[in-house]
Amino acid sequence: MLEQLLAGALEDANTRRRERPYADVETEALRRPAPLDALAALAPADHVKVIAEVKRASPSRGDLAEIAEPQALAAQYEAGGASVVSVLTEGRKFKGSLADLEAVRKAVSIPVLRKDFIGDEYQVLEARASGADLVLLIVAALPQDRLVRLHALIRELGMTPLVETHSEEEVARAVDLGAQLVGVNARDLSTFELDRDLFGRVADQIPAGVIRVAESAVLSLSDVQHYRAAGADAVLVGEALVTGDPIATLASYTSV
Ligand SMILES: O=P(O)(O)OC[C@@H](O)[C@@H](O)c1c[nH]c2ccccc12
Repeated sequence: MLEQLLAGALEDANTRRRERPYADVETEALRRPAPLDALAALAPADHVKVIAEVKRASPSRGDLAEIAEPQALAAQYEAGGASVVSVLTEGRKFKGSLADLEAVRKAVSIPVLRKDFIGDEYQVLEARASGADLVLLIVAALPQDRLVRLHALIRELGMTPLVETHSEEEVARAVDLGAQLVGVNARDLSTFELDRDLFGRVADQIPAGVIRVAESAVLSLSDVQHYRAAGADAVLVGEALVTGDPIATLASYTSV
């Protein structure tokens, strides 16, 4: 499944590239005002930080919410106390787009993450050209040499890579990369199985000074408390926010 998602995302990027060549997107990316400092926004604090996700659907959960105006939802996230907004830009299974990212970027003053299946440089430039401050890199989807290259490019453009892992081996690869922001996804992107205890098993492997993010299946206050107790500096939340009351949910989560 992960391979298919990546292949689909790369195919869609190639289609866009025919309309908007690499050099044009690069020029646009370099013309943007500097990215916001995501590491500062997510720095460890006396409460857990929340990365709030704009998410319409997923292959494991199906349709979640219509979200006709992602910018309005993102503005609620910011008002509710989110530290970062994550925007799913994958179109096939998650029903997102780069237009969503651009609309959100205009509506909030906190950092914005491009959440997608990133496999080449063009997608990274697109992220910056659309105003992203952070870009997701999924360790399981990429060989280490490509991960190293994309991680470096994201940083050269002033953005922050969020390096997503789902095992001890993948955490080791993220640490090797010098990642400063490491996510542990409870969901296996190949089988969609959930393991909420994975974060607690690998958290100690992430060096001090690196920001630790627990991702997926945060559906209640007790899930947030569970991850906080295991050492999470931040949690990444989609479903609970798009299907519930985002302001009230954020108020409760950010009090942990
Ligand atoms: O809706 P949830 O269970 O709160 O999950 C959010 C987020 O962690 C999930 O959307 C996600 C984590 N890693 C990903 C990689 C690609 C697409 C989506 C994801």
